[in-house]
Order: sequence, then C-alpha cells, then structure tokens
Amino acid sequence: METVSAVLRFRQVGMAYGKLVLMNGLSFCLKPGQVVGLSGKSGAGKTTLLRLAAGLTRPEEGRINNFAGKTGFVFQEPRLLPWRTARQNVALALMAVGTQKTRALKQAGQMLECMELDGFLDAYPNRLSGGMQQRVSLARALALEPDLLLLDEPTSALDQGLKTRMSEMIRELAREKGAAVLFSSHSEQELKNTADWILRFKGKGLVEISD
Ligand SMILES: Nc1ncnc2c1ncn2[C@@H]1O[C@H](COP(=O)(O)OP(=O)(O)OP(=O)(O)O)[C@@H](O)[C@H]1O
Repeated sequence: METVSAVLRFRQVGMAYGKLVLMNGLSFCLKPGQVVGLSGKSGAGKTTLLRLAAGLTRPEEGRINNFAGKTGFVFQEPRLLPWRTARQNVALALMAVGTQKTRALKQAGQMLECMELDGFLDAYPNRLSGGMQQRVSLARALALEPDLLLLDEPTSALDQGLKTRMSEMIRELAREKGAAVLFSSHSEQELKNTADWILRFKGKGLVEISD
C-alpha cells in the first residue's frame, strides 16, 4: 500500500492537440505547502496543465492523481456572475459548500477587504475594472480554503503593488494552511519570488523542472 503525502501527482503524462505536443512523459509531485510556478510562451500548455490537474481535461497518456479534498480554480478570465454583487459572488461559493448565508456574507466581506476592495463589496462586476474582477475571483477561491489551488495568470491585470500583495497572500495560504498551489505567470520575477520551484514549458512536449 502507498502512503499519500502528495496533493497532486502527474505520472508520465502526455498531451497533444493533433501535431501540437504540449507535454510528453511529464512526471512531478506536488506536496502540501508547496507553491509551484508554470512558465512558458503563450500557447505552450500552461492552462492545459491546470485543466488536467483539476480533472477538467483528460490526459492522453499517463496518470494524474488529485488527492485534494477541495480544489480551487481561478480561471484567466474572472467568470463572475454579472447579476450578483462582488460580495454575493464570493458568498455564493461559500454557501455552495454549506456555509450559512449570514456567515457567508460576512466572510465574503472580510475576504474582499483583504483584497483591498473595501469600497466595492456591493458593486456589480460591470462596475469593476479587470483587475478588481480578478481579485474578486481570487477572493472567491481563497475563501474556500482549498487544499489545492490552481491559478491561471492570477495577477496579469494587477498593478505592481497588488502583484506583490497577492504573491504574499498565496505564500501565506501555503505556509499557514498547508495548501499546495500551482500558478501560471508570464513574469519571471513573480515566478522566482513566489514559487518554490518552476515547471518550464520549452516546446515540443519538453517541460523542465527548475528552481
Ligand atoms: N480543446 C482544444 N482543442 C485544440 N487545441 C487546444 C485546445 N485547448 C488548447 N489548445 C491548444 O493548445 C495550446 C496550449 O494552450 P494553453 O491554453 O494550454 O496555453 P497557455 O500556455 O496557457 O497559453 P497562454 O499563456 O496564452 O494562456 C494552444 O496552442 C491552444 O490553441
């Protein structure tokens, strides 16, 4: 029998779309509290890897084990419900996992305040900038305290100050709650500052693991 200390495990995973090979024989293991970055050109396969980890896409070859009790996914586009306020968007996610309404609304407010959205709790998404919507989407995922957090370019629309703050929050979640985090970014500085190690998409199916 195997002891499971991993949150996510890829074993010899292969994935291609027609002739476009994104990964080939990719194996890695993500443990609780680890933060791992995904780097590579646009179209290299970062989103595909996150979708595979979440079980939204099936691998063509190999095996993927997701041992997380709760997996959170922050998509590249915020995907907020337009007819709900920022606070309601976060609270609904909490209510979906059984939190009582008054408590969910309170927690949602606190989470949004952490994201420096104090003045916008009751704003609808169409009144929020792209960066603000991205932060609501992050707040929604973080509020659920996932064991595995999958983030697709979570800071792409944020200014430098907020990028640094988000990076700190991600590290905090990993350190204090033991969450494992997989995030993609086009910023080498952000990858180096935030990640314990990095999966680098080099093209033609090659994915290197580096510090
Ligand atoms: N369902 C699909 N069918 C066919 N091709 C796909 C599908 N999903 C993704 N692709 C292709 O796979 C490649 C990798 O896409 P992916 O979204 O994983 O890249 P990415 O590294 O996240 O890019 P970006 O940095 O621009 O977000 C792209 O060339 C894309 O066109």
